[in-house]
Amino acid sequence: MSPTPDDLPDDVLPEDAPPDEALPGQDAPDPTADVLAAAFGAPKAGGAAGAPVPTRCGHLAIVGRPNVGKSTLLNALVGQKVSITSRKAQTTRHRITGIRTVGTAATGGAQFVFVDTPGFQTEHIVRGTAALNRKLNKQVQAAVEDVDLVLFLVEAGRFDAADAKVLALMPAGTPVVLVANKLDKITRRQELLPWLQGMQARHAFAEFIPMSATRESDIERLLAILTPYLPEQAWLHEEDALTDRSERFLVAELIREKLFRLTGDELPYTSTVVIEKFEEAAPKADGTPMHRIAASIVVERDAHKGMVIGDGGERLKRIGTEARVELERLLGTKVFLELWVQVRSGWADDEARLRAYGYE
Ligand SMILES: Nc1nc2c(ncn2[C@@H]2O[C@H](COP(=O)(O)OP(=O)(O)OP(=O)(O)O)[C@@H](O)[C@H]2O)c(=O)[nH]1
Repeated sequence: MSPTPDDLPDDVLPEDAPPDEALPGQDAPDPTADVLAAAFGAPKAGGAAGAPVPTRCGHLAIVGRPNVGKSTLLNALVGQKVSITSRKAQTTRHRITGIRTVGTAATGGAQFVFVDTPGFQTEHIVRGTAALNRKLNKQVQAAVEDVDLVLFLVEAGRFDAADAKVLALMPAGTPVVLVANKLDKITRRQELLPWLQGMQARHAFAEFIPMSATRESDIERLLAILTPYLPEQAWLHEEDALTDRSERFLVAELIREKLFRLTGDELPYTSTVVIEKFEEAAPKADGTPMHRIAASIVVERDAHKGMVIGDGGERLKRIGTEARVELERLLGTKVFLELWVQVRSGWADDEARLRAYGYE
């Protein structure tokens, strides 16, 4: 489908933006209504009344260079945090599956199984992290070869060498949807149209979707557009499932998110979190359920340990407090959290240690 001005949601653009030149397809009726009707059970013309409506279910990979907003998009699509985010590039290090189910099996709903991937690493190769980078890039490649549809994320109005390297990985035969994210950063519609048309020359994209992962209405629009690409088949997961990752894994990721957010750029990205203990404890006296969690923050050098601990232990305390609040929300229990900091030089270039720390 060619990009047209209609691909740009009106309500995020300045009202005084002059109308763009008419383009083919501009006068076509808004396809969203048809897409929704087709996906959510409107009887097909000529179909027998009361005939069962098939359910749809499929796998979708979310790929793009570091920091384009893949995890933000996944969390918004799922409606819960299943992938951590931060301003630091390469926050995501594992394949994360997030599940969103729309409608019900009885009325022919759709189940989206999203695979978030680490940002494909083409630059900032830090010495001593070669094995980690190899693993991250292999995960991206494996993800795109194994799905029904790929969401290729870029920042609206931008396309650089790092984006091009990810685009080059797209397998032939799998539809690829261009998601131009962070549309809220674009102030004028005219700037985007030539860019969208330029993107058309780069790949035979199945759809062009300028949007902001941070806007709820854009998320619903995206789901409606994607639905017809899901194969007609039974759902693979329970209707209320959100992820296939374990609670233990999500706990480690949430602590890592706080670590990255509260240390900023000063802490190299070669730091990780290892869960040492994760157990349900006896409920508190008032019957409130409780988890006991102990985790180690693993860093490369003594100097990094100092950064994590902070003056008088202040920073580690904050990481612990912020993590505990989110963990209590995730687990629905009280949480007793112990955090330690360990120095393990060279872990990010040590295959055995990477496996021990959960990097597949
Ligand atoms: N303005 C704006 N910012 C966004 C949007 N989506 C994501 N962001 C921000 O972009 C930054 C990176 O987002 P992430 O979701 O961590 O990006 P990622 O692509 O998963 O990053 P990696 O883990 O490095 O691969 C965060 O600060 C987000 O808040 C958007 O639609 N608009």
